[in-house]
Amino acid sequence: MKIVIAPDSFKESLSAMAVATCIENGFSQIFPDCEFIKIPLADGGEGTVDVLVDMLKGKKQYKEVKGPISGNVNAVWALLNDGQSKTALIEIAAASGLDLITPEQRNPLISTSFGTGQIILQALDSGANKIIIGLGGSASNDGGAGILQALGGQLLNAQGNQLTIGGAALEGLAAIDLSKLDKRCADVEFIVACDVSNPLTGDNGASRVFGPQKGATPEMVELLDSALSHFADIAAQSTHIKQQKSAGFGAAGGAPLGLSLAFNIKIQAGIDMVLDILQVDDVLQGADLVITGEGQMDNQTLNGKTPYGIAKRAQARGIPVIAIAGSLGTEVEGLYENIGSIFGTVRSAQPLAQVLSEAEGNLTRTARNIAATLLIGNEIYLK
Ligand SMILES: Nc1ncnc2c1ncn2[C@@H]1O[C@H](COP(=O)(O)OP(=O)(O)O)[C@@H](O)[C@H]1O
Ligand SMILES: O=C(O)[C@H](O)COP(=O)(O)O
Repeated sequence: MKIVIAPDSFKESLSAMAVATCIENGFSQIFPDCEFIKIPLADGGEGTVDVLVDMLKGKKQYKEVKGPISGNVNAVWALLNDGQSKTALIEIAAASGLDLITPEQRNPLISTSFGTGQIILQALDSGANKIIIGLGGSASNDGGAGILQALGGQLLNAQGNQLTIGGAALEGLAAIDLSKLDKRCADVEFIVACDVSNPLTGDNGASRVFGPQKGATPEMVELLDSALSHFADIAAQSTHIKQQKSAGFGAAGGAPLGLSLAFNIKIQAGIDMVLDILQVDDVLQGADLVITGEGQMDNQTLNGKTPYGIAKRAQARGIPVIAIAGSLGTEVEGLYENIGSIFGTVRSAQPLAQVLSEAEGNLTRTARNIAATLLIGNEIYLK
């Protein structure tokens, strides 16, 4: 039996490789002779550089940049060795990620993507002529305003002064001046790999869907949604393109909007890009079962997250899929069409910190029990 184990990381508890290893350990207690193939995945969110860097023969780089709220962070990115083009692989979560701040610090009114812009500048300084940026897992909801400002773009208020950082300040935007934008931006091939397909604004937009997990209260959500909408209106005056409804523009707090003002961007589904680079379709050949998962599976998973992306590839080949999530959120039932059975791992009602600290044990036990159930099912069926 060939089992492909292809999960995302469990944010705040386990890397994608650690998740895959726990699942293998649990399954092999019941099926010791199975062939297990582990492929740690990411969808543009945190961990994207890690899962791709070896396959793309890249070299990790580090830069001290502005963090999402205050102070500096040492952010990782990678320079790839890919023949004629010099490609930089960046993820917004490394410099502007939610993981970089404590729950008490979360405040999307002031959190910024500025540090990610500083990484892009370093990539340009390193001679990159192609940039791939993974979007997802961000603390910011600033429409990529911080990135644009770091690259030299000016977001001006009615008095002609540069706006302060953060999503809330965008309400005061009166004009965008790109005359001081770094000239190298014009010549770069720029791929944006989004972890979700949500639009910029509205009911399914960045602020309403992802604002609360970044610390936004219902009032803050409405303010942020209207600020992004205003940013998009002013941006449309320079570009003549309305981006509010474009798929993927709601990723990473609307970062594609700021990026689209600096670069000629091409938007892709992050998970499809990762699956293609890792040649997952080849790995799936002859597989009997795919096991995937992420920290929490819920109605956001259907918006393009890892388990949904890999499940669609497996489904196309008639391979059954099981998912194991740290915990299960709302409307997980919507995934049954793509994923045959979905399991949470939590042992009992406990505080989140306790649950996260027991992640390995909970996941290994759950994987073992799923495997045992498959075996029991087989025995019953053959009777
Ligand atoms: N081991 C775990 N057990 C239970 N819940 C977890 C575990 N690991 C992560 N989570 C929960 O899942 C949430 C979302 O994680 P995940 O799905 O990995 O991130 P994303 O936002 O990128 O989809 C985390 O913030 C955490 O609350
Ligand atoms: O960063 C964001 O806002 C996303 O694109 C969705 O975030 P998540 O992957 O952290 O849920």
